[in-house]
This record gives sequence, C-alpha cells and structure tokens, in this order.
Amino acid sequence: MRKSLRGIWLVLSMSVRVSPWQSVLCLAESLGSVISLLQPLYLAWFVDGVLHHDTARMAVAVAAFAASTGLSWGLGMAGCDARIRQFERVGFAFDTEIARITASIPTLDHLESSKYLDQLQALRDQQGALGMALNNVLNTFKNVVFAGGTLLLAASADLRLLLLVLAGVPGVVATRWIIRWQARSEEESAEPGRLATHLLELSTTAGPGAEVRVFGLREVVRARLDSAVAGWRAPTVDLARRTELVNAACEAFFFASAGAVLAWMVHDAIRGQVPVSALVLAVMLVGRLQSTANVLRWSIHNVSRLTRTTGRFLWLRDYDQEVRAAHAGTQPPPASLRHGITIEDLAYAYPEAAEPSLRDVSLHLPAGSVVALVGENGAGKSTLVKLLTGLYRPTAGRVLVDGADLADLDLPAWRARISGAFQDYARVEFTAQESIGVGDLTSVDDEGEVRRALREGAGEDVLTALPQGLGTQLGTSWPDGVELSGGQWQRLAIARAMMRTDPLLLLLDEPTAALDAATEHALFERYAAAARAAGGRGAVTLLVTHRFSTVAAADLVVVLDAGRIAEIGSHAELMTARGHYAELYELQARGYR
Ligand SMILES: Nc1ncnc2c1ncn2[C@@H]1O[C@H](COP(=O)(O)OP(=O)(O)OP(=O)(O)O)[C@@H](O)[C@H]1O
Repeated sequence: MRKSLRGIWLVLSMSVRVSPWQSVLCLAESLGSVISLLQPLYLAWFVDGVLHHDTARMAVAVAAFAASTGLSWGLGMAGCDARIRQFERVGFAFDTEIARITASIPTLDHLESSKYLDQLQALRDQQGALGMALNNVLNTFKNVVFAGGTLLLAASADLRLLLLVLAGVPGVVATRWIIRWQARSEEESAEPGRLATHLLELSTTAGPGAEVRVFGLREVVRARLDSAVAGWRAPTVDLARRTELVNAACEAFFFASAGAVLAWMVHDAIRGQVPVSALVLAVMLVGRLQSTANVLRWSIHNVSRLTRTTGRFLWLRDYDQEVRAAHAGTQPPPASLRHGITIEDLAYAYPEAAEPSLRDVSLHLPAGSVVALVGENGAGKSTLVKLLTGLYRPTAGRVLVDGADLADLDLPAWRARISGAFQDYARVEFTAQESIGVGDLTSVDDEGEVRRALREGAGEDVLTALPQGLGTQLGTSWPDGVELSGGQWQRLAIARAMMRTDPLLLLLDEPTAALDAATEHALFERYAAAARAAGGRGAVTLLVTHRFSTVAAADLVVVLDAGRIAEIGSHAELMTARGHYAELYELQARGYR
C-alpha cells in the first residue's frame, strides 16, 4: 500500500511539475463521469412518469438526461484531450529523467551488474508505462468515484443488487493472482529479452558483422535468437492465456449471479412487491455493476502495474542517491601533486563475481613519475586504472592522492584533473574537431588546441583520411560521414587524451594496441618527456601495455599477476632480479630479433 501511494504521489507530482493547469484539466473527465452517474435514475423517472401519466416528471427526466449527457460529454472530451496530452508529456519527462539518472550515476559498477541491467531492461520494455501511469492514476480515480456512485444508486433501487458486489469478489481475488503472474512474467522475460537484443545487435550491426560472416555464425546466432525470443515471449503468452481463462470464468459467475438476482426481483415485481421503475433501474444497473466490477478490477490491476513501474524508477533513483552518498566527498583535489598517489591494500571484486579481480595491492606512484603497468591478460590492469578514476568503488583498501583519500575528494573535480585513453575507447561520431575536442569541453571549439592535441598524440596522419579536415563528420551512419579504421579511431582517442593540458594523472590503458611497436615506443617516449617536462605539476603518467620495449623507458614498472603485485621496480632493477618480468622481456626481445 505504501509503495502504491509513493508511486501515485511520484506520478502526480511529476504531472504538476510538467504542467499544473493541464493536471487540473485532466480531472474534468472524472467530474463528467460523476455527472453521468445519475442517468439511469432519470430513465427510471421517465418510466415512472409514463406509468403515472405525469408529463411534468417526464419532461424533467428528459431535460435532466439531456443536460447531464451534454455536460458529461463536454467535460469528458476536454478532460480526455488534456489527459492524452499530459500523459505523453509526463512519459517524456520520465524518459528524460531515466536517461539523466543513468548517465549521471558516478560509477560504472551498475552497468556490469545483471540485477541492474534486468531492472533497466524491464523499465525499457515498459517504455511509456510511466506516462501511462498518469493515465492509470486518473482512470483509477474516475473509476473509484463512478463505482461508489453506482453502488449508492444500486442500494437506493434495491438492496438485493448489493449481492452482486459479492459476485464480483472472485474477480478481485483473480486480479491479485493476475498481478502476481504479470510481475513474474516481466521478470522472466527480462534476461531472454536482453539476450535477444544482444543477438539482434550481433546479427544486424557492422562491427561484429565480419566475424559472423567469416565464421559462418549466422545460423548459430539465428537459432539462439529464435530461442531467446521464444524465451522472452513465452511468459507473456502464458500470462495472456491464463488471464483470459480466469476472466471468462469470473464473468460467467457474475452473470449467473445477476440472472438469479434479477429473476428474484421479477418474481416480486409480478406480485406487485417491487415497482416497475425499480425493476427498470435494476436491469440498467446490472450492466453498470458488471462494468463497474470490471473497471475496478482493472483499476487494481493498473495500480499494481503502476506500483511496479514506479517502483523500478524509484529503485533507480534510490540507487543513484546511494551511489552519490557513497561518493559524497567534497575536498578539492590538490592543484599539483607533491607526494604522489598511494594505493593501500586495495581489493576489488566485480558485482556478482565469485573471486576478486584485485587483492592486497599496495603501491606508491611518485609525483612526476612515469609508471608502466604490465601483466598477462586478465591480470587486473584495466581494473586498477578504473579504480584510480573512481569509476569503481574499492571493495577494500583505499587510494590516497597526496595523502587525501580518493573517497573524500570531490569526484567530478578529481576527474577534471585526469585525462586518458582507454582500452574501450569511445568512437565519438561527431565532427573530427568535436570528437577530439570533447577531451576538454572548454576548448572544444578551439581549432588550434585540437591540432596541438592531435600533434601530441601523433595523430596528424588521420587528417589525410578526412575530406573536410577537422570539419569532417565521422561515422558512415550520418550524412556525409566518413568511417575510420580501428587504428585511426584509436589515434583520435589518444588526441582526445591530450586535450587537457594540466592533468594530475594521465592514464593510457593500451591506447596504442592498434599501432606498430615502433610508433608506440616513440609515442611513449614523447609522453615520458612531456611528463618530465611538466614535473612542476607532479603529474603521474600510467601506461598499460603488453610491449616490453616501451616499458623500459618508464621510471617504475609494476607487474601484476592474477590480481596481485608480482614485481615492482625500475626496468634495470627488474632485469637484475631475473624474475617473471625479465623472463617475459627477453621472450619478447627474442621475438623482435
Ligand atoms: N565487467 C566485469 N565483470 C566481471 N569480471 C570482470 C569484468 N571485467 C573484468 N573482469 C575480470 O577481472 C579480471 C581482470 O580484468 P582486467 O580487464 O582488469 O584485466 P587486464 O589485466 O586489463 O586484462 P587485458 O590485458 O586483457 O586487458 C579478469 O579476470 C576479468 O575476467
């Protein structure tokens, strides 16, 4: 009940926020429905007037009927129009809010949790449902008012009609079952729905298209897609079948009961114990009571649907607030680093992962240093990089920036002092200038700065592939858009990382994987020289790479193995130690000879 009230409040307050006047106008429909309530009574008056040859009564009945019909129709039209317009606006306002919350959650963990993704999928599957929720609230209000009035009218005609309320009880009970089945069906559909979306992307987008064709995966993907779609639809089909069956049984029971009550009243009318006008009213009210029972069931149904949908929205909002509360740090980052970045007993486990991906990591990255992070695939390098940006919350331990806990720092302010190129770099399909320039929003329109960043990231060659230079639209899915190679996209990502001129931490997570070893080496030496030149700021440069030839230029090499630090020291120290690093280094060096 509390959840339903919270959901109704959420929807109504959003409606008032979107447009207070339209919200009030929406209530006109309910008023029209109250006015139309008394129409059976006017008909009964008319019949009574006919039976008693009372023309005045007949005229009053006709006038009342005509006036109430006209008024309720007019109010109904105005209210319905307002309701439709308003629920569209409210739906749009909720969609915007969902997009805003999803994009602004400060960490990434949620995007890797299946629980979160299932909730989001259910929210997306019910797209528009939050707008419809306003419709449901208004309809429920109208239905409840109408049902109450109908019951009063029925009681005034003949108390036996109230027995039909009991005949509606099985329907109400059945509605509760249907609601439960529906919630289960939505949950069961979420995961196969996500799988179907993923498989559809695999089979219809250009990126994975090559592998799908080369490996002949079309049939495999299609078969899996069929089974995912079947898994996604099965709960809905099953729900529809059960619902129809139960509804038919409830209606049959209601009409059988109504037939019995009416037969009883006809029997009494023949004996003169019930006036004919009351019988006319009763016959008309049976139909109304039946539709009242139905709309009440739908109202219960709608309120529970609304509760579920608003519940998911509120869950998302609460989650956002919870994450924000956990990152409520307000301390500004230092203007420059004097000591460096210290990692203390850091551990991190991905959501729902059985084992932590990093554990017992303690490390000091001195101010002004160039650090190389190496290790085999899955060693935990990218995870460590993301922890330094505050994209994940450590499961244990902490990161200290010149002695200040990262958790106490103002996260957006800290991120404003980081720059980087990441393994999963973004293909920003804007113009080339904007695609690079977004690395520093304050200079996005400054062509000179963008050219400088391109130069520092060794990406000038990319300009030759761009017919309109920096003004070229990127991505062939846009008019006049140009597609780039993987390496060219990556060079733009590196240039983007060069846009910020005063980062305290420069993260380069295999940004050069698509470049040849010599270019990577040259680039890294350039970064290292730039980092040393900017020594006054104490910036730390952290490079993740698999190429040991590049690593030798770093001040410090950190070797990660299965989530732990295996070795640490300068290239020379690690070579002298003749450990795992030296072994891997020589292995690669032999490969190049
Ligand atoms: N989103 C995720 N959810 C669960 N586990 C993950 C996720 N991302 C990475 N992992 C796991 O965490 C471990 C470390 O992954 P990480 O990407 O940090 O390794 P890496 O050293 O950067 O590897 P690579 O050199 O291949 O990029 C791996 O065992 C990986 O399976």
